[in-house]
Amino acid sequence: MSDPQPDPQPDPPTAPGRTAAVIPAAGRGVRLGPGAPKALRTLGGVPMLVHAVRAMARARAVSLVVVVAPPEEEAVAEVRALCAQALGGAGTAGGTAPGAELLVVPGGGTRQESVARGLAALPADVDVVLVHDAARPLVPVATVDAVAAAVRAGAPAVVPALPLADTVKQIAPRTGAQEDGAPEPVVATPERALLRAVQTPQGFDRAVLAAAHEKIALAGEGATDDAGMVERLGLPVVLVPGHEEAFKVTRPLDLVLAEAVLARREGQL
Ligand SMILES: Nc1ccn([C@@H]2O[C@H](COP(=O)(O)OP(=O)(O)OP(=O)(O)O)[C@@H](O)[C@H]2O)c(=O)n1
Ligand SMILES: C[C@](O)(CO)[C@H](O)COP(=O)(O)O
Repeated sequence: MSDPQPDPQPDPPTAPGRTAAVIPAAGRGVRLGPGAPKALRTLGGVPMLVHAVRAMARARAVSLVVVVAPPEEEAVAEVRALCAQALGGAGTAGGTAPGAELLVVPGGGTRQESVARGLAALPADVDVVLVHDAARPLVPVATVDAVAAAVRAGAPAVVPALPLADTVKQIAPRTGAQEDGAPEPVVATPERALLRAVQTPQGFDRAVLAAAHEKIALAGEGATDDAGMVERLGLPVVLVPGHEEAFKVTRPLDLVLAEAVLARREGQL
């Protein structure tokens, strides 16, 4: 009689991959007014991008930061030097950041293209991706960790979000004849309690985000956020609580607020 065959062994558990943060930082900052590319403008004497890189690198989960720089050769070199110094913790305001690996790649003409270039640079062992605007320099580390943890817990796409302070009106699409500043007809008032304002970092299972960027063609100025692209594939997106300090620096008044938040953090207010 032959020996009984041993039960087939289950596959050994595969080690989880790494979490990377992709930081699109190639925007011009037109709404902020004339000056350097927005990511290189300073807050508390430190470029906005450096604050954003540190916030990502301080998160427990993040071991790789991919910065998508303004595409000009000099800008890529400047961004690489600034970020390398920030990750080495070289004594600039805001303290040191733990070492995370750094990659810097040139960006594209829209946010969608810039994020796609960041994704294309990711090494094979990354399985969770956080996409974070350089223009949200003051995001608390706890928000970054919460987003990463929700993806690790199984959600394919996770977005930090806050309820709205203002009521929102929907207007009719603009006609060519409409002049700037002319009264705009209102067509609806969506129920505010059912609306959320979304922030970054948005967290994704890498394969899901890659599929969204492969399948959603660039149209016009491109998608305004990555989670919206995932929704268009019919895949689930969930929200977790965002944070007031994760606001986007878009207009000049946002810079005033950001300086005040930073000063309060540093005990000056
Ligand atoms: N071609 C682009 C456009 C935007 N972004 C990045 O996407 C984030 C969100 O964009 P936004 O705040 O709108 O920045 P800008 O495009 O720079 O702003 P504006 O529209 O006022 O020019 C920013 O970190 C910005 O650097 C990017 O990487 N590449
Ligand atoms: C991704 C984003 O920050 C979520 O609020 C936002 O959509 C970026 O949009 P922008 O047009 O680049 O400001």
